[in-house]
Amino acid sequence: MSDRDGFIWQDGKLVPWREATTHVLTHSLHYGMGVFEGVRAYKTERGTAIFRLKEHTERLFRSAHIFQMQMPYTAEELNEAQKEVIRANKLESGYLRPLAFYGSEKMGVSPKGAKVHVIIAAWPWGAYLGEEGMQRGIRIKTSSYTRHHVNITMVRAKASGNYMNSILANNEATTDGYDEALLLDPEGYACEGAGENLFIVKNGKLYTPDLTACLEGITRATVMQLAGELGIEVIEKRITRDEVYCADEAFFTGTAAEVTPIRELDNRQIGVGHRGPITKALQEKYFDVVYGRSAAHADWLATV
Ligand SMILES: Cc1[nH+]cc(COP(=O)(O)O)c(CN[C@@H](CCC(=O)O)C(=O)O)c1O
Repeated sequence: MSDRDGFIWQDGKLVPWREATTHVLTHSLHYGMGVFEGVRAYKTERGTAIFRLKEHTERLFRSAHIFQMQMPYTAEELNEAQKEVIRANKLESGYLRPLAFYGSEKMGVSPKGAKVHVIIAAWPWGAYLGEEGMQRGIRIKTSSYTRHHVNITMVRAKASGNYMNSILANNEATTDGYDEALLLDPEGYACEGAGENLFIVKNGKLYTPDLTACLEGITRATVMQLAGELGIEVIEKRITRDEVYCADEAFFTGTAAEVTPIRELDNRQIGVGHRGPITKALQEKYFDVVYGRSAAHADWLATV
């Protein structure tokens, strides 16, 4: 990812991609306290637009607040910077990665005295879990690793260090031939994927785990609202892994994953074994919204 043309916004300035570096004694590199976002820009009929930029930046600031990281820029400055990065890299669509991290000004567990740095990169990123998966559905496996307990780390924050748990889970699942992992919460209920929120469909109703231990997904919130607009009842509840086995449909949501159908969990076929009708309807409505084909949510699109 480091050897490519383009520009990265680093601490207030656009720098050539290859020159956007940091010292090996960067505090966050050693101790894992950084906060980040994943945001997508789409090519809409009215030009390139960033989807729910405001909500993503608000979450970035919430994550920093939770970890007492003093952000050196305002939300508005970072919103504008994200648009600038898309323009500078001439991207019609792409994936944005804002990251705030502690620099190399200080070593030792305490980051007190280290400076908070901010970078924003963007690159083209297609179907996160594969094009085939978007139609046919993916195969997932319940992880042997448990999702964070809410007082072991801060699950409301999208924090770099939290992703060691996701890496372990995703690595285990993909090594065993699956497309992604499903993590259970500390009490054994289905929680979320390594990088996605979970939904299941049963008897025409949509269910998703409550937010106790999972990331407060922006795509999750979007899909819940779109489902309501389609007249589909949405229920947040504790979901057991065998409720997923017996679901009529299941899918993951995420900025990168978008709406990805799940056809199998732990070698149990889910429903008819491919993308179900409600998943298809929600996927189509989601793409209508992000590509600007739906006037209903034009306010969710920040033109670049
Ligand atoms: C653990 C987790 N749960 C849920 C979500 C969905 O959140 P949202 O994007 O707000 O709907 C994500 C985003 N995962 C990001 C990281 C992907 C990556 O590999 O990096 C993403 O989708 O951008 C998670 O990382």
